[in-house]
Amino acid sequence: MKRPERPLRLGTRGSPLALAQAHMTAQALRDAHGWDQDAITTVIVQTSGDRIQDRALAEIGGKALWTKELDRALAEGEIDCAVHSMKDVETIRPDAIRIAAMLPRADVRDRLVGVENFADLPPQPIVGTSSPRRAAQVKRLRPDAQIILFRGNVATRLAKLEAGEAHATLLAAAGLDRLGQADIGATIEIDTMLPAPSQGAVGIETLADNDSMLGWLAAINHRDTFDCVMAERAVLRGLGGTCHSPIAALALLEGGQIHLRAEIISPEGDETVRDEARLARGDLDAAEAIGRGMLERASPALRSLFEG
Ligand SMILES: NCc1[nH]cc(CCC(=O)O)c1CC(=O)O
Repeated sequence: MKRPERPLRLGTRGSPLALAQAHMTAQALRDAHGWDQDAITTVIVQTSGDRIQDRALAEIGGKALWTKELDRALAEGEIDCAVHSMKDVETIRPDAIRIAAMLPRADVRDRLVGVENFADLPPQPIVGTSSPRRAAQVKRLRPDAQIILFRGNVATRLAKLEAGEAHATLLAAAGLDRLGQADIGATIEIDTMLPAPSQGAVGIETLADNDSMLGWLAAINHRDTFDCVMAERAVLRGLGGTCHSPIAALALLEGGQIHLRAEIISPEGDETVRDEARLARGDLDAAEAIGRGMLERASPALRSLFEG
């Protein structure tokens, strides 16, 4: 494979977690291709998701807030590839953009921060989160909980908790681990809280017609992660889900097959529709059908959260 003629520009958001993930990606590329330090430069692209901190993501335009500016930078040739938390990448991507690689997935679980477990929370506990999935899963476990909006990056949320704004919050183990804060919070098992689709996965996008970049990225793709995350994203497609929608999905490889689990939950946590299946790798139609099937079994009220 030919070497890059100039340093590759790797686009990323500027949050500490995004930067950590961009550095992991750059290191993986240099290791795979024997490139020196100067072969890759990091380009920080400000996103509106990072600028707007006071409203829920769902309210202000959804996941596009994280990707739009990076998409534009790719399209206009300002960067050669973009690094994302796959959890923040919209389900339907523009034709011109390709998810070219994923890094090996980190811990997929959530951590409870503030108390050791849900039973330790006081009556009518205040729990900070801006994720509809986590809010619904908390209400299912603790119907007496009051959910308040917690946005911002990991450090901001921990500071809010420290300031006494809530009794507890939930954060992805992957983010905490990658920020060197593996000691924070109590890990919640997936049977208690099934994680968000794509949680813990880092993906790298490039333009669909950028053959050399596609080739360089193919060398660092972790195929197991790629196939599992693509199956989870297919469930989202089947549901027509957005980040307004309380959806959890997790695919794990078992004996060469994909074991896919998914659930949708009403905001008050009083209705859960779940499904589970074993699929062949790459059978995205079957994964999508899991999403559609859950919708068919949901009450009209729950189903309405997935419309429009
Ligand atoms: N939406 C914010 C976001 N996007 C990715 C992560 C963590 C890393 C990951 O799940 O891959 C987080 C923070 C969190 O959920 O705690």
